Amino acid sequence: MKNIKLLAIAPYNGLKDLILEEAKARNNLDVEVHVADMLEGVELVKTLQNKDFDCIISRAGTAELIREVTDTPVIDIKISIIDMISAIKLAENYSGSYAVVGFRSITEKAEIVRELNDYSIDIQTINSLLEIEGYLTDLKMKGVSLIVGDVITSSKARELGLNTILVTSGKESVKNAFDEVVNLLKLLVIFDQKNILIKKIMDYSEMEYIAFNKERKVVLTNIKTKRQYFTDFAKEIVDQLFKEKECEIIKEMDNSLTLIRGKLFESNEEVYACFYFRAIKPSTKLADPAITFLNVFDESKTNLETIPTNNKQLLKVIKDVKSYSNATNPLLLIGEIGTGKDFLAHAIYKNGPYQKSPLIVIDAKYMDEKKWLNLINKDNSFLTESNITIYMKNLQMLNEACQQLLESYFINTYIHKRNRFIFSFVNGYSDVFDKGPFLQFIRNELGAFPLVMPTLNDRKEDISSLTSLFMSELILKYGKQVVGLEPKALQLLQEFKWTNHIDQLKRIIEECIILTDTYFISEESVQSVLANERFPTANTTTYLDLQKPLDEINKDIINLVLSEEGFNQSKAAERLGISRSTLWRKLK
Ligand SMILES: Nc1ncnc2c1ncn2[C@@H]1O[C@H](COP(=O)(O)OP(=O)(O)OP(=O)(O)O)[C@@H](O)[C@H]1O
Repeated sequence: MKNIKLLAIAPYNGLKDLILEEAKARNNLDVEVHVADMLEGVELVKTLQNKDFDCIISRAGTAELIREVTDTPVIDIKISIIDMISAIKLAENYSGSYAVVGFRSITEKAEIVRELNDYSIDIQTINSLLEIEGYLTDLKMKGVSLIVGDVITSSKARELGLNTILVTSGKESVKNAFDEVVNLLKLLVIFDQKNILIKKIMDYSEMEYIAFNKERKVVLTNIKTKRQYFTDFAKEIVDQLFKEKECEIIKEMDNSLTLIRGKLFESNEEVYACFYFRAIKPSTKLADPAITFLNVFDESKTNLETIPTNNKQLLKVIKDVKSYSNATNPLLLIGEIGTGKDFLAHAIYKNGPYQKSPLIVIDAKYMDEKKWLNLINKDNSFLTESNITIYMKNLQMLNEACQQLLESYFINTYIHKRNRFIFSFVNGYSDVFDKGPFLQFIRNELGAFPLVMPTLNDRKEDISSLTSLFMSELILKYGKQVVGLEPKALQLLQEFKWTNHIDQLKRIIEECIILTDTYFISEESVQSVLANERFPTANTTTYLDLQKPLDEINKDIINLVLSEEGFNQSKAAERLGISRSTLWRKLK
């Protein structure tokens, strides 16, 4: 063990000799002793700061003042009862009247001696150096001519023409202080060794880490300089971590995917924010839309509370989602293209139990068998993680081979027990999926709760609020002063047969805004934009619900022909072999 480097500040000369004597009797100690009292001692410590002492030893008030200016441990050479008895015995032989004056460390011992011996001693406790002169002057006025105290009190007393007896520390007190130094440093060495070991273990691990204190200063890190971007990113999000308390983020950095875990730690009543960085192998190319991520701090407009709807079916879906929000059961979103399945999936994630970890979106539209195999067979794929939300969308695009592959993956890994799954598919798109075993497996074996999204055609009542919402975003984008739709323009939107639903409505509104230079979007603008919507004529039955009453089916046919004729009523009436007025009557 290396020698202990000890700095001793003795408030008077005699103590210096005792310290040197004690130091000689011990091994493993390098002691540097100075004689200095109170503020003088403090200044001295400041100038010697760079000498890296392991410990400082001093006495009473001087020790207390030194403690305030240094992080090095300071041990106090305590005044023992014996030291106090010796001083008071001397004073008792004095024929005049005397008093004990000093900081609490001195006067508390004097009080014990007074009580044990039944002496009548005037004892005055001071709390700051500034009080000394006042106390001494008062005592002098009362006829006291001898002061028993520490160095600073004694020297002040002498200045005021009083006699003094200095309370000195005896051999025993110095020896005790040295024992305390040795014990404390033994503990510190053990603590330091543990710290060094932990740091070595952490540095060896493949994870890089960085820890911040609450002033956002880096207190510990092993991030290599070539990966400065880890540090930069951590600095960007450290405020959010202090707020959220924990997070897990997947981010593309320097052409590879990194998993970043953030956590708050408490030590010694201080809170620290720590980030860990670990590379994860991407299973697809980075820019591939097949797999994307949404992280806790990423901006997302989705919010269950603000979905604009008066539609009963959608309100029921939202209610069901809320009931399931804290559960981890799989959910199955079913709906036509553009009905808001993704929007809802994001909202489920944001309200769900794993909202502080990433949402991983796997789009089956861009996956093939090779990519699925790659994803599920990688040891360090993110699918080996737990407690994350995984959104598998467009399942209608899965062929039979991929369906089988996924089914056995779920059966063999129980991945759905460790994570929350949200599935979605477009119904009526593929018989291979709709009638295939995988959909049954998701419903029956995985127990996914189905949520059916209404089409926009079923949500006519929401078209007005959705339109306002999109318009408010778009006028910012295009800098237009459009404030709304003419009533007839809105009516056209409400009567239109949507095929791509909210997606399509959003696009139509955008086109109208581009074309409009007035405050209100006119009926004509909407008419001309809708006229450009192409409808598949070969497969019109897809848009006719033959379960409806005949009147309704007739209405749907008229609307379809109207839209195909660019909302030209005369042409539509002519094609249907009816008059314009009959056409409008049938539409009412
Ligand atoms: N409640 C809503 N409020 C505002 N915008 C919405 C809402 N629901 C959906 N949207 C918007 O409508 C568009 C279509 O929604 P989304 O992509 O979620 O539909 P989808 O059913 O997942 O479509 P697809 O089947 O094509 O993936 C998106 O631009 C989305 O932002």
